[in-house]
Amino acid sequence: MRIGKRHRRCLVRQAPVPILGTECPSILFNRPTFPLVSIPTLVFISFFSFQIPKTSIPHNPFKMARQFFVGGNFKMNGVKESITSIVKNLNAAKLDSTTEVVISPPALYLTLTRELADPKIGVAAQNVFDKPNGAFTGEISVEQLADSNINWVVIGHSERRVILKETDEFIARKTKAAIEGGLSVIFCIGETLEEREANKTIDVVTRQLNAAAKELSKEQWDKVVIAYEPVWAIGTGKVATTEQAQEVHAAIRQWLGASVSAEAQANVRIIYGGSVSEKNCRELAQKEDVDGFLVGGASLKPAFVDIINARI
Ligand SMILES: O=C(CO)COP(=O)(O)O
Repeated sequence: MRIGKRHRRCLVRQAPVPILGTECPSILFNRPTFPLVSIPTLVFISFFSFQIPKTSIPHNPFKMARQFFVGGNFKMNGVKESITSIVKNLNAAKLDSTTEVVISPPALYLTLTRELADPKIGVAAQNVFDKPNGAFTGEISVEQLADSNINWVVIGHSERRVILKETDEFIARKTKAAIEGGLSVIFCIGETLEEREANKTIDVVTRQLNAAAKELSKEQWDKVVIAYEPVWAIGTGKVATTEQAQEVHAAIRQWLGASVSAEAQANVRIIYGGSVSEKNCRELAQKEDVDGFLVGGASLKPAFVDIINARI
């Protein structure tokens, strides 16, 4: 794909990713690129902004309205003893009360986790089936999760897309079934390394999102948190740069506006996953369209608390 002048201005060094559509993210929010205020007002604003620590300056009012979200995906790790200890540590820790926290243990330990965890902490299954019941050996239904007080589910994780060959359509059907059954969904999308190197990042995430948009009504996006997890950054220690993450998140937000609704564009949370740690979370959390994280390996460690508290 040819990258126009406007793209080039908005692209950063290490992220040769085309932005969806023709405009840079700042233009997508209809924000002027320079303030339309008088000189004395500007002087006043700049004087006071020097007095306020940078971290407390809100990037934009929409971000303020979206509750920060941190998910812990335990994947196929842990047994009764270690999961009990992780949950008890979380219960005892001082967690940022403005952050929504959801942990996702393996299926066998969902009810144990729900019973042990502080009610403020949500619990998510790592998968669900798209059919309501019947002869589907090994699967778990939406109704069974809801009946066990499990209110969240992770759908479309790249490990299921890549290793278990789940298709965009199957993932979209599961998402619809989950939402119709009263669950909220952490909907995972992201490109492989080859796709990124072929400059296809936005094409891939758009294709994955379009499949879900075919199944969901505009209102049902209220129940979705989108997790952008570049496959090459998962479990590799290779975290996306803050610019790479922001760039794709901004494109996803633009897609929400164009393909779902203005409300979805303003309100749907877009979280980042892929080698998030206590070291890189603060910088990522500052980005305008990064509304939280989906954490794998570090969610099994005490460092998870620091990631939950990335903004304090
Ligand atoms: O896949 C992930 C969360 O769903 C990310 O895993 P890591 O944080 O271990 O890279």
